[in-house]
Formats: sequence, structure tokens, C-alpha cells
Amino acid sequence: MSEPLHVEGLACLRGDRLLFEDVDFMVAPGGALHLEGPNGSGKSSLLRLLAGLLPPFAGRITGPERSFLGHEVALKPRMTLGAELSHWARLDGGLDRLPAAMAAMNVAGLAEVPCRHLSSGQRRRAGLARVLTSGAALWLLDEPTAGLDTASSALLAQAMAAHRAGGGMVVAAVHGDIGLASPQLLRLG
Ligand SMILES: Nc1ncnc2c1ncn2[C@@H]1O[C@H](COP(=O)(O)OP(=O)(O)OP(=O)(O)O)[C@@H](O)[C@H]1O
Repeated sequence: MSEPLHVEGLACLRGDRLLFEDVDFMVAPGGALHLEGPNGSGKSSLLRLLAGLLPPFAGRITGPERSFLGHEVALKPRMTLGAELSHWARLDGGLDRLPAAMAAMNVAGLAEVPCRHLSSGQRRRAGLARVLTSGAALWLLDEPTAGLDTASSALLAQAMAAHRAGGGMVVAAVHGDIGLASPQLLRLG
């Protein structure tokens, strides 16, 4: 069982603007948190703090290994999707998890396609496959259903449920329902 995510007294400064302060929450193994709030309220910034991509202005974050999927999915344009995902899986020590992750996000049939030819929804599914492959207990997802069709959103919902059933956690910035059962809510702004 992984350790919980603990956030205490978190504050975020971007430019000269204090986006939020005194943010406290805990997500237990198997739990999920919806980050809600209007555009510009700091949801993406909070995810980036949790991912260690931005330093906190104040506060403390402790928790397990994390895997972050932002708005943009970075894929090398000339590489095939299979080669690209294998590269990341090797770095994450998750090559054995890759086939199941590609099947779960329905990208196995795209393995030979150069990444520059992927549609935006296919790119997002590829990014989610990378998160599944990582083996990280905590998934940090920024509007993960943006650009996904109904069937793909359902696959993501299944993947998140399976992850949580195994003691994993999900923190997601959302503008609506993404199929997470009984999430905690944190509203910014
Ligand atoms: N590098 C930066 N320097 C200064 N300000 C920034 C920087 N990046 C983002 N901001 C500002 O921080 C604020 C919060 O942005 P953020 O992307 O975290 O919001 P959000 O809640 O995720 O918005 P959205 O719902 O539109 O995705 C915005 O006002 C944005 O302009």
C-alpha cells in the first residue's frame, strides 16, 4: 500500500500574483481529488507544484511517486508511438506494463504510426498510456478528458477505477465529470 498524499499550508506565486495560499488536503490510498475552479484560478499550477515542476511559495507536500499529464502531450514527431512509449517505459522501469497500458487506452493499434500523424485525442490517449505505464501511485491529470470521445473517456474512467482499487490515487483538474467515483472536491478561486 502506498503512502498518502499530504499537502499543508501550500501557497503558489506566479509572476507577482499569489494564486492561492493556505491550501491543505490529504488523499489516502485509493482516493481521488477533483480540483475545480474558474479559468486562471490555479488548478494547473497546483498540479505542477504536486508534480515538482514548480517550487511552492510556502507549504509542504509529501507523498508517493507521481506521474503528471499536462495539457500538452510531449511526443517526438518523427518517432512511432510504439518507439516513443517504449522509450519512456524503459526510463520509468515499466516496459512490462506497457502492453497492458497501451491496450487499456486503446493505442496498441497505433504503435507503428509516427507521432506527428496522431490526432489530439490519440495524443491524449498516448499520454494517459504513459501515466499507466509509469507505475506511479499518484496520477496528476490536467483535464484528462479534454478532446477524448465518449468511448475513450470510458476507458480512462475504467483505468482510474482499477488504479484506485489497487491503492493508487488520482488528483485531477476538471471542468466537469471525468468518471471518478466519489472524489473529494477542492475549489480554487
Ligand atoms: N509562467 C507564468 N508566469 C506568470 N503567471 C503565470 C504563469 N503561468 C500561468 N500564470 C498565471 O497563473 C494563473 C493560473 O493559471 P493556471 O493555468 O494554473 O490556471 P487554471 O485554473 O489551470 O486555468 P484553466 O482552467 O484555464 O486551465 C493565470 O492567471 C495565469 O496567467
